[in-house]
Amino acid sequence: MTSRFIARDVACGSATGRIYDYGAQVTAWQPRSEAPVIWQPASAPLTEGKPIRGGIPVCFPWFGAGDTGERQPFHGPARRVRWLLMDSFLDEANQTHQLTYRLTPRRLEDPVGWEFEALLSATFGKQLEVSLSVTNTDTEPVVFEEALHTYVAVGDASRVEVLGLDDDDFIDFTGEEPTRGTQSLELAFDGNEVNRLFSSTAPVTVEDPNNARRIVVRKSGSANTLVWNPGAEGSRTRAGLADGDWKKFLCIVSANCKDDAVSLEPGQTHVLTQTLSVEHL
Ligand SMILES: O=P(O)(O)OC[C@H]1O[C@H](O)[C@H](O)[C@@H](O)[C@@H]1O
Repeated sequence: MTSRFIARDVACGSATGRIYDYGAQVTAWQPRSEAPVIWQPASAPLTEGKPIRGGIPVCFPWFGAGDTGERQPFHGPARRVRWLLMDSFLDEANQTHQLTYRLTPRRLEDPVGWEFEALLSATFGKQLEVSLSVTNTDTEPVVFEEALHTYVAVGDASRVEVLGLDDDDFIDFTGEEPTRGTQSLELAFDGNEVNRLFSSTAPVTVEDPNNARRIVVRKSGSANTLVWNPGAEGSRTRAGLADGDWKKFLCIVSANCKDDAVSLEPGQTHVLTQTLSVEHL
């Protein structure tokens, strides 16, 4: 049987990559002469109705369990349905390949209560730029959450440093109740879960000595950065992860959620853009 999980493979001179119609989810990006920058499990089962593990899941129109704390499915339905491929453009002069997807509520199984048009465009090249543009096509104002939940591949998470979040306010979700604080120490990836939502619009740098490189995540239209690593226990118990996987990635998530959810009047559009680049140490 032909798989209904259609993967679009990209090769544009400066990089290779892959994006699935399902979730409009980037699962690979590898600039020429670089090790993969986006992490995906070695064997990633693709299951109808379930999110794809790894890559860049698109969380929309809510993040986690949303504003009520009870919304299902977790991180919203957008990562569990096929988006419509609108355009695929190979720019040979600039060695980039851009794919654009569209999602409207009629592709969702359950109504979300408002009308929207979401466009996800991924431009593969020396950099990877992913942009989520949401227009309120409803007649009423709306408030929604969104995130590009990027799995950054690293040589050994316990040795990486995440820079750019010092002095930022955060909400930490690793305890039974969320706790608030201000970042003063370095984040440690020591096998315990890291799950911290920062108020930040700044770039984040992941210094990865094992791969002798730093990965820089820049963004616009995003008020929050969440850093997530499942830790040893989470690696063993979570769908799509295997024992020890926690050392191979950490998620740098460009988001607008909680107090920073997006409000749009009818006809208004909001754009969240995340750009990844690689520098050598
Ligand atoms: O396993 P998933 O549904 O993809 O969620 C993975 C993680 O996403 C975010 O980072 C949340 O803050 C975490 O609480 C959650 O565990």
